[in-house]
Amino acid sequence: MVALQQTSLFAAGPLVLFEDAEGGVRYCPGVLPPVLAQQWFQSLRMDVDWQAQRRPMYDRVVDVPRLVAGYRLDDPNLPVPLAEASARLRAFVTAPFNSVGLNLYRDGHDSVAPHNDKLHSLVPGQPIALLSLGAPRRMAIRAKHPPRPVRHIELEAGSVLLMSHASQLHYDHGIPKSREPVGPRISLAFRVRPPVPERR
Ligand SMILES: O=C(O)CCC(=O)C(=O)O
Ligand SMILES: [Fe+2]
Repeated sequence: MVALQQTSLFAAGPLVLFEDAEGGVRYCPGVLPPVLAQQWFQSLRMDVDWQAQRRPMYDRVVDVPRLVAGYRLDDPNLPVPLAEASARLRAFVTAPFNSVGLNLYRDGHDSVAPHNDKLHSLVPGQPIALLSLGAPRRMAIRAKHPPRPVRHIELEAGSVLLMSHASQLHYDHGIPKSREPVGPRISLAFRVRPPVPERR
């Protein structure tokens, strides 16, 4: 079970959405002060080289409905807010995060379909931490097995959603499109990737 450090901003403790032997899925609001979350949002929105991707789906190629970017945390060109975010996170969650994936949801048309994160690119036993910046968006987390219970959680700026490695086997997560007008949101997905084998 991954240990959380208690901070004064985070006095309420996490909201446990689903349980398992590795910490399950936990929502931790208020990990970042709102002013910092706002500064990082603005800086990342402007400075990151956001990519529009296309992806095969059945017999078509479709636009990925959000912009994305990614860094290894040892990248010498890591944007400053990402270095600061990973330092903050390390003080909060005991895990050797080495990569960060970024998502920019420009408005309510942007989304991520229900999925689990790819297990082959994650180190077993290590969590995924989703740090939210900008406008809140609602995430749906649904069990893969009948009766498929679902929980919805509003991911607020400055919050961290922790998902255990094991939870990726048993639950899907996604951000549905929103019919209500919503502002832009950035999520930072911190992960522990396995080492890339050296080429000889
Ligand atoms: O934006 C989020 O909070 C979720 C992102 C996500 O699930 C992913 O990048 O794999
Ligand atoms: Fe994901």
